[in-house]
Amino acid sequence: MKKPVTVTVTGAAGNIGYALLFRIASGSMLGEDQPVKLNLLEIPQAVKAAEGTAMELNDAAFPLLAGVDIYDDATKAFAGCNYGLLVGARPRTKGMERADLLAANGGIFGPQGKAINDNAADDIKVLVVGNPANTNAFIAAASAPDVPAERFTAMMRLDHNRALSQLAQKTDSQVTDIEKMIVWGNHSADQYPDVSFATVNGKPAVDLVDEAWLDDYFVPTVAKRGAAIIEARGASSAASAASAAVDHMRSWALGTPEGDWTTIAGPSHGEYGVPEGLVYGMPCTCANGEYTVVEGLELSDKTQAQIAKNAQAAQAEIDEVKKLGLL
Ligand SMILES: NC(=O)C1=CN([C@@H]2O[C@H](COP(=O)(O)OP(=O)(O)OC[C@H]3O[C@@H](n4cnc5c(N)ncnc54)[C@H](O)[C@@H]3O)[C@@H](O)[C@H]2O)C=CC1
Ligand SMILES: O=C([O-])CC(=O)C(=O)O
Repeated sequence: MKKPVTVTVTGAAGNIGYALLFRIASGSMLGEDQPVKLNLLEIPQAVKAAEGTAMELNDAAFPLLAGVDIYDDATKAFAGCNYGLLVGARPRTKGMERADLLAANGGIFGPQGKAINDNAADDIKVLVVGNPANTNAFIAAASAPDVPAERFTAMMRLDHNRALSQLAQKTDSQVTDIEKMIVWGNHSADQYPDVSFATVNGKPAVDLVDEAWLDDYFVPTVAKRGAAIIEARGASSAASAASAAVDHMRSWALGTPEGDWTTIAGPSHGEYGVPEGLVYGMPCTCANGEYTVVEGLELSDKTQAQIAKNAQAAQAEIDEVKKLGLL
């Protein structure tokens, strides 16, 4: 058996937390030979609810669960942390755009970034789920100067999974038949799900679906799915978001399959014209605990224009954060 690793989950008493913690403890995220110690971080008012979740985690008698601790202090919750899942933040409600959450949530991620900087393990990997996720990851990274910025990622995997599901339904195939999906950008309504390089059972996806379906149905359905879930459920996506968080960390820690890639938002190094530093979804392969952007793809003029537009919007969120004094 391997030595336990420490996984810190913020917002542990929330909806995503409730769906996420049991998957991590079961071994879905880091593999069935990797014991985990869970650190749950909550605000003081929600510590009691987190205690209830911890009781249930213990009651599930997971063979891989090496312990559960609850904190209301980020400094302690991130001590020795190897994997940080930053979920704790307010979700949007009907009619709000994700950028509307900036003022409410931006202030959470600076102090947590600092707590990670000062207390986490040297190999810390961070996934920001709390919205607006890309900007919050940028804030956390900026507050952790001693941690390589690449270790701060934001979740585009839910968008990636939504895109796989839509294409699989349209082509009457399974999500496992699809390779090389991409969702460029910011986790916002102007993200760009892109099937230009995707294959379905080895055939180019662009030969199987027409452009009108892509432009008029696929792209807006994936990009606006969060709002559609809020409309239908009366609450924002929780179980699918938790599942995507598990997938994101699993790919990063354990690798992507040969010939396939996934979407991870990490700080840009200027790839595909995206301004350096922006936390931006790009196609990535993962191996040996590292993720690498797939470079050198020949992008169409349309894709390049979508990336430029979306990057501008992501940059505007950063500028807003600066105006709010959060950076
Ligand atoms: N990136 C993505 O793809 C997705 C992101 N989200 C976002 O995830 C976040 C969480 O969503 P839910 O779990 O549904 O919300 P929720 O309201 O059910 O739970 C949030 C929890 O975070 C806690 N919290 C608030 N501030 C905190 C802090 N400073 N430290 C620790 N915990 C704190 C709250 O007490 C609450 O228990 C929201 O911002 C939501 O918009 C949701 C779905 C997908
Ligand atoms: O839309 C929201 O507010 C929640 C979310 O990020 C998503 O479901 O993609």
